[in-house]
Amino acid sequence: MPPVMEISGLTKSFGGLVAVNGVDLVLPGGELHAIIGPNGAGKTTFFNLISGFLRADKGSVRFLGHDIAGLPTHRISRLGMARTLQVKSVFNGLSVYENVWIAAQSRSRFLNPFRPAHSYAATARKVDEVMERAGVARHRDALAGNLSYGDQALLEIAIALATEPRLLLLDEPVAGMSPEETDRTVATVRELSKTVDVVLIEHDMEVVFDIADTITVMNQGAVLRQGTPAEIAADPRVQDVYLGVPEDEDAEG
Ligand SMILES: Nc1ncnc2c1ncn2[C@@H]1O[C@H](COP(=O)(O)OP(=O)(O)OP(=O)(O)O)[C@@H](O)[C@H]1O
Repeated sequence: MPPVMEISGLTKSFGGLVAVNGVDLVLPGGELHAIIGPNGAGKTTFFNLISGFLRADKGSVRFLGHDIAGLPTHRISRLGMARTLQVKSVFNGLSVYENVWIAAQSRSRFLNPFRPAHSYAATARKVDEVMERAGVARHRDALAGNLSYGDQALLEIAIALATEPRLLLLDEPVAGMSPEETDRTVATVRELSKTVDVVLIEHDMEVVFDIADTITVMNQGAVLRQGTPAEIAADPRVQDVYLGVPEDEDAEG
């Protein structure tokens, strides 16, 4: 089995600014990987490059053994990569069930334009299963626009799961959530990561160190350090750029 993701030398500039600078990342599969780093470190640009929203200037991206650099988003999605965005994009006027149905159906219709009737039953089962896994089944008939912010975020995850991804990219999944919503989302993502590979960008360090198996720290477009949460927490360079130098050391300078 090829690694889920093999990224080498990924680079993207905007004018004179190198937003992503020679990033390497190998995800063997079976782990939850977090990407952290200060504002402007290049995390979102990195996600945009691997999911096809932006085209890289240099570097290679292999996903499940396929070379996907330069492919459009829909081709990458069909290969099994799904992504949620920071800005919620559910259909507010449709129910939770309908939102997930559309995503599930678009996948199966693409694969089989002459659908036999029983495939609708299969889609319905898939929608129920995905709502359950993402923790939104109890809101099945609610309008998406009436959900709390946290439940809308979980609905986004359900929509992503409905495309049957092998890899799920989550962009700040707990941003703007209450502590209770954060706890629920963390529990859901942890459970999901047992069956789908997950890469997330997250600013909430408590969440990252709680759920990540491995972490990439980015700074000024480049990889500063990759490792386990324990290795990252113990690295003085990471403490310097990201976690902050303790105040008493600061005072000495
Ligand atoms: N479309 C763009 N055009 C020009 N500059 C951009 C563009 N997108 C990002 N940048 C710049 O690239 C750098 C990296 O931005 P990016 O959004 O990837 O960082 P980030 O780590 O996701 O930050 P944050 O944590 O604040 O979301 C920043 O300096 C940003 O201003």
